[in-house]
Amino acid sequence: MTKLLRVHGSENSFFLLDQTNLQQKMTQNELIELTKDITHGTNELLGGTDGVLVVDDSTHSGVLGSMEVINSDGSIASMCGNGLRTVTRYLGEKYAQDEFVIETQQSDLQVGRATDFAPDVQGFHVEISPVNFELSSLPMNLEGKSELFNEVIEGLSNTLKFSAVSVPNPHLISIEHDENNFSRELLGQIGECLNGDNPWFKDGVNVSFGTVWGPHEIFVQTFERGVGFTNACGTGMSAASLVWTMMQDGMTNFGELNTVYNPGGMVQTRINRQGDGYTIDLIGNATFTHEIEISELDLRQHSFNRSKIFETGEEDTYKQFVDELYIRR
Ligand SMILES: N[C@H](CCC[C@H](N)C(=O)O)C(=O)O
Repeated sequence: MTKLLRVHGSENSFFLLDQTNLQQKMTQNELIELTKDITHGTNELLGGTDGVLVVDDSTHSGVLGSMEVINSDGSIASMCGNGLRTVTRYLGEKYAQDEFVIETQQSDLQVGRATDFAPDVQGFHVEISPVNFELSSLPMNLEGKSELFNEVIEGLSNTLKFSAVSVPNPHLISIEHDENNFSRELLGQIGECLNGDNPWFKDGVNVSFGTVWGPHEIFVQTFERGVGFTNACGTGMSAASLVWTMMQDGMTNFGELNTVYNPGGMVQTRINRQGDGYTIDLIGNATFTHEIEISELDLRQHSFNRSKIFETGEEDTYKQFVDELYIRR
């Protein structure tokens, strides 16, 4: 028997699979096919999720484990901020450690425990990096330009200004102080366009609208590459906080803690200048909603009718935390 977890960060949900619990590890193709099937396919499990997080050992010295991110469409992502917090909780509990390093596709990142947000809503911090504004790092094709910061993209929108950054997954960010300039419909149209056949992003891009609500407060909604709309995108909220801070509007600054609201709740971010670059601290919940006990054979066959599913009860406490969040605000 083995175990899957259903987890979320700000209601950006995933199934977490620890390869080290398997007698025989699943291949990349098996993992991709499993992901497409159980997140939104014929064997959609528990209403589906936004992707699968694959945990494994790491061969890197001083690293507790590794995380791979598979979007619900089966595409591989180089980073997942909300997912990394849930893997931090999982590995921290597995090895009884509070501060450690996790290997991700492009870098080994510092992670650990943070102050709890509420009783039974544990807090975790993760490093989001490397940060790169070179368009080739996304990749983005924009005639003759190597960077895009707070500018109109001809042919995409005549009014909205965008910034492009990889953290290291690709993000296109628009920051406004007047929420009337944004709509979910417009975000969806731009997200669909840039994740279909388009002249700018051949591999797609995560698109986020950030509305500044006040000093150190911003609301971020994201249309994710490989998924579509999600309740929250950890790297999207991190990238939006970075662009917002660099705009120097007087509402936030480097080294200062921001509260980032999203449709699934809230996280905190802090933008750090490091030499001539940046790192981002992302702090938020890591909620485990269900444990799924299943045989390895059934897992490989995507067959869940013999699996045992246990609710942890954490979802109720998380929802209470979110309700109180908006009351407090
Ligand atoms: N869809 C993203 C990966 C998941 C990122 C998001 N869920 C997060 O929390 O950062 C991509 O393809 O780059």
